[in-house]
Amino acid sequence: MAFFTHQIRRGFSSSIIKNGVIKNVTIIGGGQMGAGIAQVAASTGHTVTLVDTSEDILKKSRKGIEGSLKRVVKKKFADKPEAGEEFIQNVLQNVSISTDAGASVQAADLLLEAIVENLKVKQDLFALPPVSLNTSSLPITDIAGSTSRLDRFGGLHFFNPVPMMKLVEVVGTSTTSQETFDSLLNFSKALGKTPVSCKDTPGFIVNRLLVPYMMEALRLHERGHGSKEDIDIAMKLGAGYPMGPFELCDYVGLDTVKFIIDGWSAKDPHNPLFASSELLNKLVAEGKYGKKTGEGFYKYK
Ligand SMILES: CCCCCCCCCCCCC[C@H](O)CC(=O)SCCNC(=O)CCNC(=O)[C@H](O)C(C)(C)COP(=O)(O)OP(=O)(O)OC[C@H]1O[C@@H](n2cnc3c(N)ncnc32)[C@H](O)[C@@H]1OP(=O)(O)O
Ligand SMILES: NC(=O)c1ccc[n+]([C@@H]2O[C@H](COP(=O)([O-])OP(=O)(O)OC[C@H]3O[C@@H](n4cnc5c(N)ncnc54)[C@H](O)[C@@H]3O)[C@@H](O)[C@H]2O)c1
Repeated sequence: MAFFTHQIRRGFSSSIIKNGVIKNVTIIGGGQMGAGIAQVAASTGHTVTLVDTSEDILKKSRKGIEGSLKRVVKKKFADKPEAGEEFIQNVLQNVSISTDAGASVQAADLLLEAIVENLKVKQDLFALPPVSLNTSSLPITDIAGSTSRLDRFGGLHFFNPVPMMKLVEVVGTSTTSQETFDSLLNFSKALGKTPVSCKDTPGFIVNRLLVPYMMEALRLHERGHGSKEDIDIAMKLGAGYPMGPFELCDYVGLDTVKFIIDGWSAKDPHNPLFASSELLNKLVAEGKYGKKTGEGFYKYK
């Protein structure tokens, strides 16, 4: 259990607040989560700078945002396609892209991190000035160790797909000031999300409950007690989940899932729940990361 107090903090966005009222947001990491958060922030009138390691990745992020916005306006502006197109252009104008994290931080009220689920990489990033974190499983306090602004540091855990999922877990550490925590709560509400308050404990609320369930599904399948298809159907039709565990893993990204499990296993090596999975390791080694690469547990397209 000691592991858990350290562990489920992974998998969210770490954030640093520079100013109490958040208008300008810099998001580091333009992958699934960073692009989704950028879209929602820009759609709700925030100015966003999206930072990643290459122009190519950032162009892909913008294209992803545009595609997702098209799905949003199809419903929202069903009778007014021109207004829908105008909305898309206005939102895109609120998003600029950059490969220079240091420079992009200067004008930000909130620096929000949504990069790869790797403690060392996240810690290196937080050696920069003020940041918020989007880790799925890392203790935000561990990441915060590399910043000198501990009172302005907290966690925002968004859910995938960000434009559709209403929840944000707002995470305070023992050093997060009340002002910072309130700013993160208010920012989440300004995005149109419903925030819940969490302590910096492993998995916060959702992943503390979700990960053991997902791991049990994997073990059940590895024991030969159910095909992945049947397990997914069972959990959708029997438990009312929108996706089964294998579909959800493909959706999250098997690389991210492996980072989460390996990180937790390193902290609690004797916990059978986090023992490595040959099936998962094989898929990741083959570059089959799920929906984003066209194949994971299932094939896409
Ligand atoms: C088994 C192996 C185990 C291994 C171990 C596991 C380790 C643990 C892993 C933990 C991972 C944690 C990750 C993270 O920290 C926490 C998370 O984020 S967990 C993920 C939470 N998300 C979910 O649970 C998603 C569940 N799925 C859904 O809600 C829906 O399926 C969906 C994604 C919304 C899609 O809905 P569908 O009905 O299936 O499909 P449609 O395509 O018809 O979409 C419906 C509706 O939504 C609109 N839409 C969908 N996506 C977007 C988008 N990106 N942007 C904009 N709009 C979108 C779509 O247009 C439709 O609109 P409509 O037509 O209705 O107007
Ligand atoms: N995928 C999910 O369902 C999900 C849900 C909630 C939280 N999270 C968490 O959000 C974070 C991001 O996950 P994702 O799914 O968006 O991953 P992703 O792989 O889609 O995107 C990560 C992005 O970070 C970029 N990156 C890596 N190192 C960087 C650096 N030093 N500077 C700038 N950019 C860098 C990569 O180029 C990539 O574009 C992870 O911590 C993950 O655990 C993921």
